[in-house]
Amino acid sequence: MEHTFAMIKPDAFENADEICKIIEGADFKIAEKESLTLTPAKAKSFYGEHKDRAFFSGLIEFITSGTIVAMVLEKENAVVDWRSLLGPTNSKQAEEEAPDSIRARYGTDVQKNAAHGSDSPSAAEREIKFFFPEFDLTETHRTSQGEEAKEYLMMTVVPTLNKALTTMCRLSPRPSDPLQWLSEYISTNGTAKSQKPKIFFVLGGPGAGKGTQCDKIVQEFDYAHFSAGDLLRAEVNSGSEQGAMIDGMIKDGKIVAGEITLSLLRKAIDGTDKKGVLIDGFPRKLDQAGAFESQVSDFEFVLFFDCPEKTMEERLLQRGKTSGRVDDNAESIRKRFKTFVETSLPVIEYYDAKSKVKRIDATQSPDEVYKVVRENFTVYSSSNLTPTVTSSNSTSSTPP
Ligand SMILES: Nc1ncnc2c1ncn2[C@@H]1O[C@H](COP(=O)(O)OP(=O)(O)O)[C@@H](O)[C@H]1O
Ligand SMILES: Nc1ccn([C@@H]2O[C@H](COP(=O)(O)OP(=O)(O)O)[C@@H](O)[C@H]2O)c(=O)n1
Repeated sequence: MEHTFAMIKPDAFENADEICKIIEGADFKIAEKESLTLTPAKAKSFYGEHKDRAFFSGLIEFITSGTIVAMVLEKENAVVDWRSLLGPTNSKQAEEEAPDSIRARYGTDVQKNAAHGSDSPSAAEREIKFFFPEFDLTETHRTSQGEEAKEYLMMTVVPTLNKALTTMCRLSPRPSDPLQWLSEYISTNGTAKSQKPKIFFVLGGPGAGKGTQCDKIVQEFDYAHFSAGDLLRAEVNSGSEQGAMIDGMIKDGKIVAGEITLSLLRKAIDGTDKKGVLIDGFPRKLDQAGAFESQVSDFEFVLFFDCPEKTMEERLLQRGKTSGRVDDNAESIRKRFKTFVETSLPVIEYYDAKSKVKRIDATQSPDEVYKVVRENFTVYSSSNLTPTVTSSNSTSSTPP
């Protein structure tokens, strides 16, 4: 329940009973009421904030010219509702705009305007204390604390909760344990933006040199590097139930279901305290792109290594001599290229259309390629990883 201060001025004193009936008829409780005549000193103190205004002396003369009624009104939203019942300050304007208002009915002009009401909760508190120093404002404080708490929640957790609930409801299928999903979402997205690592996607065909360049970035910038392929291979080696299925998909160059890769990546990202994270070889399918952004994090840009198949094939066959990978052989390589063109290139096109792609010519030597790559990261200040330069350079971000 809120309280406000009301005053029936000398020009409307003869209508005071009628005005009080209107007040009570509008669901206000009159918690305190006192008729009195203000001394000039008390009037000057009450209207102190207007002391330098031209109308001040006229106002003091008017307000001390007869009896006034000072009241404390009680109601939900008392301050605003009482102002609304009063109508515009100038009774002439009130007659035009709010003919039923108290000022329209009982006032004459801007000075003789029948009644006064506090214009804010803090003014109400000050004015009530002025006329009724003993009045207990605990209830009003409780209300304003409630308002403050509401505002605090609106400014802090409500936006994140809204986003989380909207995201959750859009998922198909929806999580079987919504509260657990929500808690994971909040632990990933709910902290201050500055504490979350910046995410960089690193994409390119098989053998384009993603891993090689990521190693160099990690060395210079101290980022974390998570390769989707490595995480999947680790899952195979762990002997988990889904490991055998993943092994078969890798041999065939097929893309493993996004939920599996996404949950491995999420776990890896959650476990890092680095300020920058390179996600290598993900998203490799359009639905993975959307899922990552809605469920894990937004990202800075896609570093795309552009390399002809012939070059990639030579590199992979060379790598296959020592890598021990089940897919670095001619037959698997052919399948991987096909998957890349049909399934992964559309991801690049999708991000290109959003101007998120930094395209790198990956045919040069590793060191030459890195000279261009590193320029995309030096613009992030080392302290907070906020880009300090926003324009892209022509060698690294030209659209196809
Ligand atoms: N710019 C390059 N020039 C020549 N060989 C490269 C270059 N970048 C990487 N390689 C070699 O090619 C193979 C594939 O590189 P890698 O970084 O593993 O590719 P990806 O992670 O894209 O599959 C590796 O044997 C690597 O040493
Ligand atoms: N997002 C991803 C990344 C890799 N993979 C699988 O892991 C294999 C190896 O990926 P990788 O990134 O280690 O290797 P490259 O093919 O890039 O050389 C792919 O051919 C896919 O079978 C996947 O299914 N989904």
